[in-house]
Amino acid sequence: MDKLLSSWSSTVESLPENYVFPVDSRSGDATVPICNTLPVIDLTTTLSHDRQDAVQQILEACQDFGFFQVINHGIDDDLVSDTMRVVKEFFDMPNEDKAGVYSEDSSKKCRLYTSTYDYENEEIHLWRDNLRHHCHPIDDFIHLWPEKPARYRDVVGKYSLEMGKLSSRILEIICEGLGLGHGYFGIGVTRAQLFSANHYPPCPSPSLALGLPKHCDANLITFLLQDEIYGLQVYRNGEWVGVEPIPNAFVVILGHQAQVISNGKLTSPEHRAITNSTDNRTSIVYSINPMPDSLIEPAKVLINDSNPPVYRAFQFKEFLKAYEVKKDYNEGALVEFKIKA
Ligand SMILES: O=C(O)CCC(=O)C(=O)O
Ligand SMILES: [Fe+2]
Repeated sequence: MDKLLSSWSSTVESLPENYVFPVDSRSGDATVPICNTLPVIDLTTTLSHDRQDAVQQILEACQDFGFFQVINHGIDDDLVSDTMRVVKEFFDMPNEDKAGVYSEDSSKKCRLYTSTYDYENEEIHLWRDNLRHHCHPIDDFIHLWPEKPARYRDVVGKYSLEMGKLSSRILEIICEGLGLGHGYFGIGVTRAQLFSANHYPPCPSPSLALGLPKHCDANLITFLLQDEIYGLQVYRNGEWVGVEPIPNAFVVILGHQAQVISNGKLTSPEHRAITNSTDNRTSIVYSINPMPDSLIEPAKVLINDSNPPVYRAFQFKEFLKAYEVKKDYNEGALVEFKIKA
């Protein structure tokens, strides 16, 4: 547990050397402005006669950006803020209360750890602690979740159920936009659902360190809840742009699998989390993943003579292997699955 940032980060005045990123990948001194022209989609329109409008807006955001924020998504604001609160309470607890879920074994279905799954072998550590656990179906996993704070299982359980439903709703809209059949993103690509909470404590040298370096998500789709502290950046047209924290909104980020299934029609954006020197920042990711044996391939209805398949079929576990050895976690992981023209 000594490795956890929360055990020692407030006691150091300078950044340890093994947290310093190379010049070209660190966040640097230049301030990245928060961009308020990134897509924000009001989901109330999907329930009304404007549904086609919303389908179009979401499709365009998925094609042009690979991400968007959703507001008025139907999940109760109190549940959303309560979930953020209970997660912050978890990270604020003394070490002895967190010890039950701390583990250095990356195969554990619920664990608290620091940096990445490969702390021992990585050259540079990330400035984050992470609590992650499976959450679907809840009854298979809830007994593994933190027992403290006492409300944790109840609140995160309710949140996970709601996020499962919201993810189906949004995936259905994306299906509709792409012209895939109803329910195309079925159980095979959505069964493994993960709750992952990132805790980024204040950092003595934010310009040298990173909470998470540039990466694309390996999954199908991510629903990210940020607190009010800015830290998420997206790489767009060759530069970093800051994503505005909007209270109770979710940042929806397409993962590599959405890019493959859509045969490259949708994009999976590179993004990262920076740190700051004054505030704790917490983000909560609800991640939708295929099962390890699921077959991933471009949807047949999107393939024709003028749109040949861009990627070959593969099992998700095969992709994860390639993703894990690619240390920069970006577009590179997909290269070996591309069909050469
Ligand atoms: O903390 C954030 O804003 C980004 C988190 C993220 O990208 C991830 O967990 O994959
Ligand atoms: Fe991510």
